[in-house]
Amino acid sequence: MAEARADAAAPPAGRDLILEVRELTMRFGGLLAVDQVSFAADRGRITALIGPNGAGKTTVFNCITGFYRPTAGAILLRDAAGGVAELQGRPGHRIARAGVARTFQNTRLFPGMTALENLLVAQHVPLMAATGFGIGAVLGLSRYPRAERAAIEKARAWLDATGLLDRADDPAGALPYGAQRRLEIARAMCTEPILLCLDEPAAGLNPRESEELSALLLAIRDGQAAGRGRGCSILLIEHDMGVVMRISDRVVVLDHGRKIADGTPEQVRADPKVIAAYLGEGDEGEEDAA
Ligand SMILES: Nc1ncnc2c1ncn2[C@@H]1O[C@H](COP(=O)(O)OP(=O)(O)OP(=O)(O)O)[C@@H](O)[C@H]1O
Repeated sequence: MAEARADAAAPPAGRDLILEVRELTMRFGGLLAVDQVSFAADRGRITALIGPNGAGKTTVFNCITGFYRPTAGAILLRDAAGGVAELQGRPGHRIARAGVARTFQNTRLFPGMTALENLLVAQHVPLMAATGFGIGAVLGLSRYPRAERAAIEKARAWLDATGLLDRADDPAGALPYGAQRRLEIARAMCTEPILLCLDEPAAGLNPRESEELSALLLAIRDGQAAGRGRGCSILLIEHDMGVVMRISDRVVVLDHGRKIADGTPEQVRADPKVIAAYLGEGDEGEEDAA
């Protein structure tokens, strides 16, 4: 990873950070959606970003993943070897290449393609590279067949990990909602990210599906899913407090565009500012957390 800057080099002592968001600000005309928000995500951990509706969570996500160019602030991605990439203002495809994958509040699968094909499309970069971007194929040097076999193997491993192997040949659009959400996670994981960003992965799931999702995310964190062997840091926006409190290592709370709390699930749950922010929200998920 390149583009380290001297003032970006020093992480806070005692934490192995994968992501640092520093004084992030995002304005939409006269609306200050995110106001000097700073937080960090630890490597190999699950960090949840929570807050009432309109708090600015998705806007922070969109800045991290390159959908928005922030008005001000820095977003630093640190690889395990100590390299630092500044993400702010970079286009989404370069952020993806740096190792950040994301899912969306509303699934964005290719509905007419099969589940397996959706996972192969996610691997188009290594597959194209294996053809020598076409030139190798013309010269008969293509490593494509081997790369294609590896891509199919990886896709099938993630279909298995997400309980979708028996639906591999079904069109993604024909899958039940919960299965589509899992397929989105599988698709993101097929890009081999170092940071997986999930926007409300439990939205619309029933309690059993939420339990399964929690188990899947813990397995991804710990490198136990799909035989990956190495863990993956996760940044999660989630309204389902049952899921958040069950699986998060750290919770960051936003309200009206500002950070109001940051700590362990237990610390955040007991924080009067957080309780006040959620009062009157009527979020049934809060009851799960009690
Ligand atoms: N593209 C945009 N243009 C103008 N305003 C926007 C845009 N995106 C978000 N906003 C505004 O920014 C504020 C924060 O929105 P955001 O979607 O980030 O909140 P959120 O915490 O993700 O909310 P929710 O939990 O409801 O998804 C809201 O007032 C929203 O209306």
